[in-house]
Amino acid sequence: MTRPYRSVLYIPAANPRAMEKAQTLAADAIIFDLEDAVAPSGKLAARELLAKALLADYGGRARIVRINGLDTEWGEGDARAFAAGADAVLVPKVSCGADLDRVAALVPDTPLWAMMETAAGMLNAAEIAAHPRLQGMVMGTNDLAKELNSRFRADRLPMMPGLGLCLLAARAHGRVIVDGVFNAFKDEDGLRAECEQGRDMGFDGKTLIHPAQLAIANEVFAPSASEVELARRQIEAFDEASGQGRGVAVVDGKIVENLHVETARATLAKAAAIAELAG
Ligand SMILES: CC(C)(COP(=O)(O)OP(=O)(O)OC[C@H]1O[C@@H](n2cnc3c(N)ncnc32)[C@H](O)[C@@H]1OP(=O)(O)O)[C@@H](O)C(=O)NCCC(=O)NCCSC(=O)C[C@H](O)C(=O)O
Ligand SMILES: [Mg+2]
Repeated sequence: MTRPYRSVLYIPAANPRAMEKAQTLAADAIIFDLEDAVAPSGKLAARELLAKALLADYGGRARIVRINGLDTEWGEGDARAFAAGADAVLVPKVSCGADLDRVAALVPDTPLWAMMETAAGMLNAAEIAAHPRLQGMVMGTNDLAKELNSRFRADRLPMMPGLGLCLLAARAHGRVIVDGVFNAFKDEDGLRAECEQGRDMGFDGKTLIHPAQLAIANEVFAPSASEVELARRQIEAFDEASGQGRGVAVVDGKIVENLHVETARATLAKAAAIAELAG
């Protein structure tokens, strides 16, 4: 069963209090960040703190370590330090498949995730998604906006080409893909609207920067009670129609074909995976 990634919380690896707190937070996954959230003067200390923090029990939460880029003085040491001990290593600013090759050579056994946040990365999204070691993609909408010189808009129109290309690439290659962060962490309405947009587009979840954002992401990216109920009725109606030799059923005035049943089954599987994670 696929693990849910509704809420993916960044935690600066220089913040031991936040890393401890995360053991009980309702996050589906945690990104322990050694990159942008840690000042250059604190990079080595953060690496040591993180190595200790990862010995703790994070329950069913996926533990993803974002290393520094290999073009920095810390990247290779980070990759070697977390080649084991985490559920995935997240590589920042991936622009092509070769960027992943270099990390893969240092991290032979742990799945890789890619930050999708450069203009070149958008253009090479399919090549990146096809990388044999890749498990997931994370939109880095702050860096992307910086590279594009675009403005932050509530409708995220300037982001759409990049978001769409990465989604297409992830889906074509069966990878997990989570949306970028919503910076105004006290604006609940804004966060909900952006989560809804990301969910409608097809993202698996959203990256978050503050625990106060968890509940909204968990709610929006989970199948709702009415979606689960509809999925059950669609499967039931289609099974009944199939039993009578028909390939199409009708539920609530809408046709249900084989492909809709596949979506319905995926909805039920996702709801079950979420229930299992909640224990
Ligand atoms: C944004 C923050 C700096 C706010 O911090 P602060 O003012 O301390 O928040 P609070 O006082 O409201 O905190 C309340 C308690 O919650 C804990 N806390 C806060 N944030 C986190 C967290 N992310 N994970 C776990 N716990 C957290 C505090 O410790 C308080 O606990 P307690 O002591 O019990 O009261 C801060 O939230 C923060 O640093 N967030 C993460 C920022 C980050 O990681 N940024 C980098 C990733 S974003 C990015 O780079 C995206 C991408 O690359 C792109 O390009 O778009
Ligand atoms: Mg970034």
